[in-house]
Amino acid sequence: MLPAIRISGIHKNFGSLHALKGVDLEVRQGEFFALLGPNGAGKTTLISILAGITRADKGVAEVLGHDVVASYRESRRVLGVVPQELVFDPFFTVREALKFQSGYFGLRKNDDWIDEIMHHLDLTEKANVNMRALSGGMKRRVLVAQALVHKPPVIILDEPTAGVDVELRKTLWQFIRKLNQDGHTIVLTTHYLEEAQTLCSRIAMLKQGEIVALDSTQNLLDTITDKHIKLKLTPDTLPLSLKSRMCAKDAETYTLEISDYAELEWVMVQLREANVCIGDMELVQPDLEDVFVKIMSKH
Ligand SMILES: Nc1ncnc2c1ncn2[C@@H]1O[C@H](COP(=O)(O)OP(=O)(O)OP(=O)(O)O)[C@@H](O)[C@H]1O
Repeated sequence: MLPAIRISGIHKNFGSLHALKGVDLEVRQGEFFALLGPNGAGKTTLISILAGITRADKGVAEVLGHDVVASYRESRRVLGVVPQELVFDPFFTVREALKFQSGYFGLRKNDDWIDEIMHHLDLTEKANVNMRALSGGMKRRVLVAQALVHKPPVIILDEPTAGVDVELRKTLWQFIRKLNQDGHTIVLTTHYLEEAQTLCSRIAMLKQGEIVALDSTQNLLDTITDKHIKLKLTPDTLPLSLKSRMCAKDAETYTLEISDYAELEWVMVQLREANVCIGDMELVQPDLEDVFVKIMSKH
């Protein structure tokens, strides 16, 4: 089966800045994939290259086998991109904006689909409202709707939940999940790592224009072997012998790092010998944020 996205040896320079340094990446059809990285890592540049907005200096990028330069129209037709920036025409109503976007793809009789998208994104009531009168969150919903008017099999969302309230996040993810279940490939960039952990089955991490990790979400989580325990102590003092294990302290909770659960027994002994009692204890499962911090600090 053709990959949904194939990126091979992509380089991009902005003047003296080498923003993408030979990126190779394949996203399979039907995947829910996350592209993560700190600010300035090159995520948006990579997406712009796929969308044909930016030209790579070197390398190949394809969407469902269509080269984004040589077969621009075909590649654009199978791709829907939700951009990070809120760009919109203030003179259109929501429905007009969606109809205009449909026209761009040569679609005329897709009102049923437009109604369905607006329904799923809770936009129906705003259909005849002018774009300039919408709140930021509402405009973001329209951007998502615009990316979907031509039912693209591959959908890229560049930080779709930045500055968005909890309610919209829920609505949005429900809809995107449904699209994924219906067979659409989803690629997502986000700084909300818990969203990527819950939604995505595979993750690539980009740092300074290079892929520094690429694996299934579970394999990435499994790379964190150290365990964390949170302790509330009475009196509120950590014995000296445990100080080297402390990795965080907030209010009256100490977070300690242990290499395996057998070490818990040793921690108990240290507390008993110092006459310190446990008020509360919690085992903390590693999450994607731990993985992200570890990978980014390594490279
Ligand atoms: N048009 C441009 N001209 C000059 N430099 C640019 C341009 N676009 C991006 N850059 C630079 O390229 C690098 C990668 O930027 P990019 O926007 O792709 O990062 P990002 O991973 O999407 O970041 P963020 O998470 O902040 O959105 C940054 O150093 C950025 O300043």
